[in-house]
Amino acid sequence: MSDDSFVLSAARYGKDKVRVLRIVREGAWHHVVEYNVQVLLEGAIETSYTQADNSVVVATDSMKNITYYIAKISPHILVPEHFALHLGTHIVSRYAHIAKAFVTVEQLRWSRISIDGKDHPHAFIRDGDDKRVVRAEVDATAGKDKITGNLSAGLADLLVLKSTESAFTNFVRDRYTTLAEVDDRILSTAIDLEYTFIPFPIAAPADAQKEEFILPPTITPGSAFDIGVPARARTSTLHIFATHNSASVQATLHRMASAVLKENPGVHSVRYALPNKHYIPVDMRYIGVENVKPSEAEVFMPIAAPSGLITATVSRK
Ligand SMILES: O=c1[nH]c(=O)c2[nH]c(=O)[nH]c2[nH]1
Repeated sequence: MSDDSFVLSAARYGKDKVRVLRIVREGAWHHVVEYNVQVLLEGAIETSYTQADNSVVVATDSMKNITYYIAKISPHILVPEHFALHLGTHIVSRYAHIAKAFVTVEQLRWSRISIDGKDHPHAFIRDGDDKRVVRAEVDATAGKDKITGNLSAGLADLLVLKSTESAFTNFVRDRYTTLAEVDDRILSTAIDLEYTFIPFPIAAPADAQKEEFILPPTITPGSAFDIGVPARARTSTLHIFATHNSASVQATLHRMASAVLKENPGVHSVRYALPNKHYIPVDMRYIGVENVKPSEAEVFMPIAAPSGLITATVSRK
C-alpha cells in the first residue's frame, strides 16, 4: 500500500511545560504568578508532516520564546485567562498560516505569607497543591479580523475530605455486590473542575507587531473576562462539599455544577471529575475492639487505589 492511501487527518504541534514565574512590582508591593504553559498550533502545516517541509514550521523553540516575551510585555499577566488569550491572539495574528492556537495555562499557588495578621508585600507560600487550569482556544479560521475565543477554566487537584454527612445506600444489589450500605462514611476527593464559557469575539491587534490585546470595554459578570469567576467557583464548590448532605458523589457533583452555572451566566457547561478516595475502617474484632460500624469507627486505612471516579458535565438547555 502506498502513502497515497493515507490522509493526514489531524495535526497540532507546539511546546509543552514552559515554566514561567513573573513578578509584577507596584513599588514595594509585589505580585508573583507561576505558570506551566502549553502552546499548540494548527493551520496550514500539513507539508511539514507529509513533505518534510519545515518552511511552514514556527519552531517550538520560538513558541517558548514568544511565551516568555508575552509574559514580559502583557499587562494581563496576573490573570491566567487573559494571558492565555493574549498569547494565542498574538500567535494567530502574527503568522498568516496559523489558524488556531491552543494555550493551556496551569497556575501554581503562591499566596502571601501573613505576618502578625498582615499580608507580606513580597513573601509567598505554596499553600496547596491545587492548580488553576485555563484552556484558551484562539480561532482565526474565519479571518485575522474575525477571531473567536473559546475559553474554559477551572481547577485541579483540590483535595478535600469530610468525616460525616455522606451516605451511600440503595445501589444495585446482585451477585457481585459485597459493599455494605452505609448511612455515614468518610467522603474524600481531589476536585477537578472545568467550566466552559460561551464563545466570544476577540479584537484583532491593531499594532504592526500584533502585540496588543485589549479587554472588552464592558465585562459582563460571570463571563469569560470576569476575574471573579474562579474564586466564586472555588468557594461554592467547597461550600457545597462541606454543607450538602451527600447521598452519593454523583448527587454532590450535580449540586456543585448547578451552583457554578447559577452564579456565572456566561458559563454554558460545567464538568467535574471526582475520584472517590476510599477510607476503610480497620477491623479490630480480632483483639476485641469495635471499629467497624462506620458512624463510630475511628481508625481508617486510606486506600490509594483503586478509587471510584465520578464524572459529569452539566450544561444549559
Ligand atoms: O458515591 C458513590 N457513588 C458510587 O457510584 C459508588 N460506588 C461505590 O462502590 N461507592 C460509591 N459511592
